[in-house]
Order: sequence, then C-alpha cells, then structure tokens
Amino acid sequence: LSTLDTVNELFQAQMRCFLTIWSALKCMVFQTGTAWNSHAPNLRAWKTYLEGPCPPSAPVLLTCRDHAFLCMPSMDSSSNHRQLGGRYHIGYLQLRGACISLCLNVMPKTLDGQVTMEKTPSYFVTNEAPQRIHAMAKDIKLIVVVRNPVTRAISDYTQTLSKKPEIPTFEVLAFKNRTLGLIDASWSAIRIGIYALHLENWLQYFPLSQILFVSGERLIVDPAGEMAKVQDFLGLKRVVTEKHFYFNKTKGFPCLKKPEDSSAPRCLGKSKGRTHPRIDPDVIHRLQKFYKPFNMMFYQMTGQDFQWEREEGDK
Ligand SMILES: Nc1ncnc2c1ncn2[C@@H]1O[C@H](COP(=O)(O)OS(=O)(=O)O)[C@@H](OP(=O)(O)O)[C@H]1O
Repeated sequence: LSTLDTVNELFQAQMRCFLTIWSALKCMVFQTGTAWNSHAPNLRAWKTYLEGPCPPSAPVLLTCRDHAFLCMPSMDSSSNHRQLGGRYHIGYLQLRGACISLCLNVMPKTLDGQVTMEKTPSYFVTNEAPQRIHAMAKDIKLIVVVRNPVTRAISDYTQTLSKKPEIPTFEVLAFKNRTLGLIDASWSAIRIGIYALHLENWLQYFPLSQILFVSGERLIVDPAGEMAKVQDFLGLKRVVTEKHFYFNKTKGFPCLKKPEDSSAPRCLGKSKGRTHPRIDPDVIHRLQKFYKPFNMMFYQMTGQDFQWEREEGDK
C-alpha cells in the first residue's frame, strides 16, 4: 500500500463495516508509525491498541493487513474523553475492542502446519501486555531476544540520536547525579535493561517453559545455532541452518545468503547494526555494576547464564 488513493479506495470498501461499528466508536486512536506491511499477518493494530495513548480528537487510520479503517471521534466527546488511569479513555477501550474485532475479521486463518508470529519488542516491558496476551492465547509461545543491558542501552540511545541529534549525551542522560554515581533508572534506555523486573511480570501469567530466551550476542556470532533453538522451541523442522548465513564484512554482521523472496543475499537494514558513539568507560563500568544484581536475578529466573559480566571482564 503506497498511495493515499489506495488508502481511500480501501477505506471506501470498508465503509459498510465502519458504519456498523460507528456506534461503538467513541474516540479515535492511532499512531501510524510505519505505514503498512502487506507481507506477514499485520498485527500493528494490536500494537496500537495494546500500547497506544488515545489522542483526544481527529480521525485516525487503522491499518490491518490490506484493509484500512478510518476511526472517527464521537460527536458527544465530553464523557468519552474522560481519562481512565491517566492513560486510556472510556471510548478508547470500547474502540479497542471494536477495532480488534475488525482486524481479526480480515486476518487469514492460520492453517495446520503454519505458525503465526507477531513481533513487538516493547511488549516485554509493557505492564499490561502479559495479562492481555494471556487472555488472548494462554498457550502462546514467547520469544525474547536479550543482550547485555549496557550495550542495549547504548544501542537504544544510538537509535534515538539518529532521529534527534540534539539530545544530551548518553553520559548525561544515564545519571540522576553523576557525582554521586546515581543512575537514572527511570530513563527508558536503562529501565528496559532491568530484565528480571519485566520477566517477573510475565511469570505471573506464563510458565518458563513457554518462553525462549535468545542471546543477542550469540545471534551475531552464531545465528544458525540460535535459530536452531528457535526452530526446536516452535516445534519446527530445522530448515534454517548454517548454510543460510554468511558474515558480511562491510556490514560487520551475519546476513542471509539467499532469502526466500529473492535470489540476492540480504543483510538487515541500515537501522540495524549502527556504529555506537564512544561512551566514557567509567560510565560503562558504573552501568555494569548497576545491572549486575539484576542480571544475576535474571540468570537465576531463566536458568541461563548470558555471561554479560564475563564480557566486561574480558575488555
Ligand atoms: N545480523 C544482524 N544484522 C544487523 N544487526 C544485528 C544482526 N544480528 C543482531 N543484530 C543486532 O540487532 C540490533 C537491532 O535490533 P533491535 O532490537 O533494535 O531491533 S528492533 O527494531 O527492536 O526489532 C542491532 O543493534 P545496533 O548494533 O545497536 O544497531 C544489532 O547489534
């Protein structure tokens, strides 16, 4: 889906549906983010409704597979825009249900032998996600890719920096008080790396046997090895093996020799594998110290030693 015309056409096609849910739509929601994905079953809508804040007015476009839904605000806005818990609106909650139903109606059925996947990294750190996902599919299998939380924080910062070059340095953002060595754990780049805290939330709803933890470090040095674990976990035949990968020196990362949809080798895009800015080694050291107890807790909870402390010792 590339043009506004196409969106409009799709919107026209959905008008009937839209009218039937008109009464349910009290407020409108949407943050389009990346526009459209016509390949995989697109659950971007889910992401929106699981996480999105509700803007007070203006129509929103909901995209779900090759369908577009335009959600309009209700005319009687006053009661519907009352905030619930500071984040959601009454109408928003109603709309969420209505739009999820719409989205489900245009999703193809998963056939025998097919696995439907959805990838939203932020679910891992979203408080409401485990309960909602459990209510939706309690037998679901969950895959979490984790890397050294210090490298993760720098990677997160690098991504933000690429969009907002004016932000303060990593060293400034990382501390509440640098002289006292007080880390700012409320900064999302740092908070997300407290994996034990987030996992605890998930373990209230899902047994460990339903969660696979993939090492982000191993994924780079041995992609086939990590992919073997993923395929086993999903109960799939090991189709993706070593012969599918090669190390691309220019990219500095493993790439696919021959993706399914083309004959050319393919690496991940420019936004993956960016060069990180140089960070003061003292700050890195302090962060390693900050994360150490949480990492230990995480190793204990998962029964896996990701060896992030050894990495630090090796340097
Ligand atoms: N094969 C391959 N190619 C490129 N990059 C690779 C690869 N394997 C793992 N990585 C690491 O993945 C990091 C980006 O993944 P993200 O978690 O940011 O992706 S996502 O947008 O959240 O889905 C990205 O982090 P940065 O290096 O900070 O960009 C990479 O280190």
